[in-house]
Amino acid sequence: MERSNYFGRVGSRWHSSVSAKLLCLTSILLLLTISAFFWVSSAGIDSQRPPTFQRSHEWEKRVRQSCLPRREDNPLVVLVTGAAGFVGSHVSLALRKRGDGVVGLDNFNSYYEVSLKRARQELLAKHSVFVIDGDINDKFIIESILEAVPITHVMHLAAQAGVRYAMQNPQSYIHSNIAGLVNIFEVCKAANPQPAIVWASSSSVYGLNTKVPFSEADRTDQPASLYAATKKAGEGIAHTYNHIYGLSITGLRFFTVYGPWGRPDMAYFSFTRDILKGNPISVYSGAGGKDLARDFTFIDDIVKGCVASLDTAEKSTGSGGKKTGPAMLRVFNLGNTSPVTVPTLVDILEKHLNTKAKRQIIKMPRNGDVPFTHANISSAQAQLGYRPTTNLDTGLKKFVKWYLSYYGDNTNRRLWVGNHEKII
Ligand SMILES: O=C(O)[C@H]1O[C@H](OP(=O)(O)OP(=O)(O)OC[C@H]2O[C@@H](n3ccc(=O)[nH]c3=O)[C@H](O)[C@@H]2O)[C@H](O)[C@@H](O)[C@H]1O
Repeated sequence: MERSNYFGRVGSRWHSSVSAKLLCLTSILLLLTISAFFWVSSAGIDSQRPPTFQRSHEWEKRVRQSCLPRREDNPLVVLVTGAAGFVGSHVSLALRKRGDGVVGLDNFNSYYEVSLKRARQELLAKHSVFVIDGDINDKFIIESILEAVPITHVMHLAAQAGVRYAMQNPQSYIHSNIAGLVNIFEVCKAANPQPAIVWASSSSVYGLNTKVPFSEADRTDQPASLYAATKKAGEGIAHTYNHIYGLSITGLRFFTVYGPWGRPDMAYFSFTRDILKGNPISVYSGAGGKDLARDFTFIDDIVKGCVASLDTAEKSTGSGGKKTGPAMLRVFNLGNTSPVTVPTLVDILEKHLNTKAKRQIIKMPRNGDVPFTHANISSAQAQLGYRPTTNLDTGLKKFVKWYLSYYGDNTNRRLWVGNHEKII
């Protein structure tokens, strides 16, 4: 009796301790699953990265081939992040065409049409540039690239772009523009040798600055959007990694870049689409009905600025995470120096599309926009030899030509592009 009571007591204690452990384990598992879910979906944008990245011999071979230079006079070997993006694809192509080694990285997220990113990837593949599906937050992939090939420079262009979207999905800006940037710096700082880094900041860091034209020495402590705030934070983070670890870092403040293979979320692109469809377009106006203006900068000029930044970047001075001397830290405006109003942008589009826009003039919403931008480019001129040569009329003519060849003249047409039929 006592024995059975004893076993009964032990049994029930055993049962309650097992149940407690099970409960604890289940809660931990549940918590892990929930955190994993939030981690994966925190950016709120689908990334089409394959879930299991294999660092196979085949993968390494493709990376090495892509990075094989085709010139002998000090070729660069560049990792371009955001290579399937607008600026990234153009820069990758320009580097490859002059004989540098290039490998790309892109997470192919769904912020805008993924098919356009895949088409850019195809274009790069035709020029022997391998674009890896991967996120800049994935340390293992970036370390694997740096271990597979002697990367001399990182052209870091992967970012969550767009000023107004930051109100809808703030986390995606933190994920890419802060956490992703830190991850790139972390891997580069630990590499031996450390690559030099050139990365995309933004004209939006000038925020509510009223002193024109904007020069690098002007205040940048009044960002008007979370996008701008993350780029400004990135500049601070760059300073830290340069100061502590000796990374050579160049930040480029791009001014509203436009052109062929551009970003569909930008005004010139969405206006073109809507004008051709016969849809109304919203043209924002500023305080007192004043037109908004941007220092629209053509992609070819931006590419020249990026390549010149890579060419003039000094080597990082650290080694395996330890700084051995002061390293280069630069910030440049890359703009066009001639702002154009948004209504004038629409006039030019109407001319090249030969179609009248249905304009709806509305007061600029409180969405992070700034009334105007205007770059002072004297620093970039002096140190990079940067001289923009394309005005908005010429640049938009080239954009419209590309747009019509890629999409056709309205969104319901089928069209042949290269070897592929696209349903538009
Ligand atoms: O230089 C930058 O740092 C940024 O440039 C770009 O931002 P923005 O200069 O805001 O370009 P973009 O959206 O084309 O709007 C252009 C104009 O059209 C106006 N605009 C816009 C939309 C609309 O429906 N109506 C309208 O009038 C609008 O008010 C604005 O006046 C990049 O997107 C950004 O990622 C970042 O790189």
